[in-house]
Amino acid sequence: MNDKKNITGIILAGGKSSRMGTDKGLVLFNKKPFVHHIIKAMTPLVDSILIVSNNMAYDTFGHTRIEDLVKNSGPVAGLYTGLSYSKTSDNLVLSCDVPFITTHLLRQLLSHKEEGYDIIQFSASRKTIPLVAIYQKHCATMCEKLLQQRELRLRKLVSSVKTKTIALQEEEYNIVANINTMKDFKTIIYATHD
Ligand SMILES: Nc1nc2c(ncn2[C@@H]2O[C@H](COP(=O)(O)OP(=O)(O)OP(=O)(O)O)[C@@H](O)[C@H]2O)c(=O)[nH]1
Repeated sequence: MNDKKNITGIILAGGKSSRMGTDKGLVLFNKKPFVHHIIKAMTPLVDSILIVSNNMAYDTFGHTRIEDLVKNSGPVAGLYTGLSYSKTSDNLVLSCDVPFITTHLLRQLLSHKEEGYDIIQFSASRKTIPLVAIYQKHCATMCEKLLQQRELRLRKLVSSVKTKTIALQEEEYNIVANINTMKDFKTIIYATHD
């Protein structure tokens, strides 16, 4: 089924990856970089993909790579860059550290996109997941304002606009697990993929 509907996919792949010690999006899962799995999950749902990263290694994935408009300022800056370049109102935004994400789950987010929210995100247990979410392009304006104030917390953006949070079922939590360390990675691999 071709269900592309004027949506841009944005992958945030900047940052320091200090806890991982190496660029997280390029860590291998099933012999492919995390970002490969994210691209694969997004592809059936979006018209084009933007990778926001200053690392040229991401050029090999066959999608447009753009560099942060504001350097060293965290995910809000990555989001600001992606939304500024995007040509569509709806944007499916993912971090580069969710290698278990599936098209099926992302479709759940998209099923709410006509409801008039600025952001639609998941939550797992009580933890919200603002980097597996849909953002309206106009959120770039709020990102810019926050960056000008040096307010770098993504949750500040999420709480400043009209946000819908979709609670996942417990059995879906691992699908959105974000991997910040090799220890996180090994724990989840042993729990779910062995
Ligand atoms: N483009 C862009 N993406 C970022 C930036 N900072 C973080 N990200 C992305 O946002 C997501 C969440 O980042 P974090 O895990 O909070 O931060 P990190 O700097 O990547 O990692 P740590 O140094 O371990 O905290 C990841 O997909 C990062 O690649 C940034 O400055 N620019």
